[in-house]
Amino acid sequence: MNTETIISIENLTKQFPEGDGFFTALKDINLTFKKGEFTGVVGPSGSGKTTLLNIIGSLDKPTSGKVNVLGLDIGNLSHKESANLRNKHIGFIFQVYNLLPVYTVFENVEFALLLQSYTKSERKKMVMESLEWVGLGDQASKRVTKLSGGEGQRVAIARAMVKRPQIVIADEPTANLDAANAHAILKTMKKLNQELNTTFLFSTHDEKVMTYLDRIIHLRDGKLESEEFISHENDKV
Ligand SMILES: Nc1ncnc2c1ncn2[C@@H]1O[C@H](COP(=O)(O)OP(=O)(O)OP(=O)(O)O)[C@@H](O)[C@H]1O
Repeated sequence: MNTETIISIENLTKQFPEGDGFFTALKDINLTFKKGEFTGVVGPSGSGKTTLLNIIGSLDKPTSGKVNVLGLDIGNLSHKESANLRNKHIGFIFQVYNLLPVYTVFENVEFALLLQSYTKSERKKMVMESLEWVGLGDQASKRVTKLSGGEGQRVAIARAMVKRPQIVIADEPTANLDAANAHAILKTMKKLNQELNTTFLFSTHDEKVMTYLDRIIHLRDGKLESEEFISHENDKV
């Protein structure tokens, strides 16, 4: 088993300006993540889950402390270096799928590759492979407005996976899905995690998500409350 550490967080504190002072959203967090983890950050609303994932995803910066992602010091990256890290190595899945409504399934996934120097035929191969991964290989030419909610989130997963990122950050990915679609999406993500060794980090309130996780990190009031590692050895496949 590969146990390479790809994210390390030391004494991370994040404050946002509030009134004349500031609000502490994360306080003195220490964590490491290894390649291939399937981990959830869990906690009440406002506990700092999204703030933590945004900093790991290089969408925001620490106020103090060190966050290292794939060998890069997030706090010291330029705007361009952050964008480069996200474009090449990090896929994002959100509660709202953020698909472009006038485009097809294929075009929505291809969009994630346009900033990089792939040829048209390379893009086609990558997009189709990604759509196959999520079970939408036969829907490539469909307009995304014609999709169900579950299918829409599958397109969002394909879009996050198409550049074969090392890390996928999924912020409440099942929040808008019914139980059957949530389970289907989670199984798809778990399969990608196992087959491609992609590291998945979730934020969630959803009990259904928790049953799939290998590790759960509990945040409360911006502090790391506890964490648990879950063995699925006896689970039915
Ligand atoms: N840009 C910002 N400016 C000011 N305060 C912010 C900002 N972003 C987050 N916060 C505050 O930081 C705290 C943590 O927010 P965060 O979104 O990380 O929590 P969360 O655990 O993801 O919550 P939820 O489950 O509701 O999404 C909240 O009190 C929030 O209001």
